[in-house]
Amino acid sequence: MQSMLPRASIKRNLLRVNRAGVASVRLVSTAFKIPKPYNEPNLHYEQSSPEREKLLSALSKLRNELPVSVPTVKNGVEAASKGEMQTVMPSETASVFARYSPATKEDVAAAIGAALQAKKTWQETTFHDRAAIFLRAAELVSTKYRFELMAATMLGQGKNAWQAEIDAAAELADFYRFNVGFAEEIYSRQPTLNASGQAGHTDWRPLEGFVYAVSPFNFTAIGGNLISGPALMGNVVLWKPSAGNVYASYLVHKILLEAGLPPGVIQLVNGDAELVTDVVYDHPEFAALNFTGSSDVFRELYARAADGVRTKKYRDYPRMVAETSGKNFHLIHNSADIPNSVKHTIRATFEYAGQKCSACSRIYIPESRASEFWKEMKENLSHVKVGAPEDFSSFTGPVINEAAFSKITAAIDSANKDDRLETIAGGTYDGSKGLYIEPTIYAAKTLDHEMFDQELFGPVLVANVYPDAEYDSLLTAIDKQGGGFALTGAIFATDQKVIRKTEDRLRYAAGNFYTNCKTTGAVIGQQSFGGARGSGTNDKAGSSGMLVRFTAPRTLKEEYHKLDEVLYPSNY
Ligand SMILES: NC(=O)c1ccc[n+]([C@@H]2O[C@H](COP(=O)([O-])OP(=O)(O)OC[C@H]3O[C@@H](n4cnc5c(N)ncnc54)[C@H](O)[C@@H]3O)[C@@H](O)[C@H]2O)c1
Ligand SMILES: N[C@@H](CCC=O)C(=O)O
Repeated sequence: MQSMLPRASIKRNLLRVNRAGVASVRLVSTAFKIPKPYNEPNLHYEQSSPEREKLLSALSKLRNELPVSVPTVKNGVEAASKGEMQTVMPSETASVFARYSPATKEDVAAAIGAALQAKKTWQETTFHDRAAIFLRAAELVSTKYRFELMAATMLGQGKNAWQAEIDAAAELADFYRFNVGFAEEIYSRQPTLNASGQAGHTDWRPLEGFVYAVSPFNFTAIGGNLISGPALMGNVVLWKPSAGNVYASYLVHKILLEAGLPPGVIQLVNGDAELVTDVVYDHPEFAALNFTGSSDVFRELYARAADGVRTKKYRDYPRMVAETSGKNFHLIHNSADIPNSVKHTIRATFEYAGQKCSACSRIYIPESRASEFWKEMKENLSHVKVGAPEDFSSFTGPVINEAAFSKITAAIDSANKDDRLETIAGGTYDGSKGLYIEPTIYAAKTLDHEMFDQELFGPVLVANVYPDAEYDSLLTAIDKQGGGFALTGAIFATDQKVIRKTEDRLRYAAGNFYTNCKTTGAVIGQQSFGGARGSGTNDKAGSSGMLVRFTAPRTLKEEYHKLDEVLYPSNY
């Protein structure tokens, strides 16, 4: 097992305790190396495995506690929730999952004030000490809290065991470990040239003001990253998680506090997104938005920030950092291995009921291989079970809430009546107990069907069967359609020239492009994640690119020589 703390080669240090109670270390020797980041090894939850037993017991414990009462946390101090708001289990809508209290405008203003107060000492805390907190949090996630976090994600967000493992256990721990490595690399970016008699360096300052983090329902780890990246770089953060994962987000925050994060640094507020945003956007010290969610919400938040910039409301130009929607594609070439491409397509489209921003939702299949593709698809889909996450044999779970269910099922109802579409699979749903939608595939007769442009965020795939000879013009169509999004895409082919051509022609069609591999499942440290065009600012979650957006670098130069005169030789 790796050490929890960075291997510091600190010869001597002076320890002082600041007002927030944080031990900050004034390093006399600043030489230290952080541990090499590594991906959290996945557990697989096979029948009778010890991890399955532990997860089952965490699930049963959480079930017995339902509905959970999520405390309100103010400056690190928990207060019992009055339970004015509630969420239900997506797999069992009659069961209330969590109750919580919404923040008032005064609460939000107080949280921002407390964060700015904490900033004074947090930004002076050495990188070594900040890093240690997140590395410690990674250990808490992967050990003490692993099954509790997973159970919260399974019952609250409707993920099955594997989906919860790769999100709430592995990806969250990975973000904490790898971000520390990315930050160390940023701090090491220093001028490589100094003229004789001069020295310079770059001071990677945190932003002035506070960061506003707004996270989506679908990944427990994403919220954890949106807050911890900026905080690691010395910023303070106001966090508004999604109503869809209030409890898992509370646990993430609790873990960071237990790992030693000073209470003021990340302030968690729940409740009405617009109310919270109004207070944030009125504050002169609003320094950055770190958003993951749908493109339409981001467009609104971007435009509102621009208004504030125009009226000189803010001290700085607030940074806009966002990862948003997608209409991601699988492109099957006639040289593809069909069984492989089908298996990847099922995973990419129907895992977690298609509720990953990276989920495949449009596919292009060559005419010459179409019947083979559909035969293979139907055979493989016959093993895919739709059901509750607690049933380990379920592959596809419920969608998150009634609003999502209504949106997706309305699209299905309309598609079922649309004579431009042929139903290949599914097209049915059942909301009587949980919010279940059968894996659904439509084949569109023409490429101009609007389904190629809509992000439904559910288990629905639209296909086009193209004449093999029209591959080149298809590439142009794929690049153009997809609702203006450009998040993920994949080519399935064995012809290397085709792979090369496709990668080149679709250079801007996806921020994450995969060959013979599904569009989902980027691993931190291996595939940084994010798209451009309508899919976000493409700063790449899981990279130094994201962290650097939360710095305001200062360039310093010192001269050791004195000036002998004012005039230059050319003045004579
Ligand atoms: N690109 C990525 O990395 C990525 C990752 C996950 C999810 N997503 C996208 O997120 C969406 C699904 O997540 P979601 O349903 O939680 O998204 P959403 O946009 O509905 O909500 C995201 C967050 O924004 C808040 N919000 C909603 N309306 C707001 C408003 N008017 N003002 C301020 N905040 C507001 C929500 O409360 C939530 O915290 C999909 O579009 C998906 O593609 C993208
Ligand atoms: N990073 C994840 C998607 C996150 C969005 O929901 C993936 O690559 O599948």
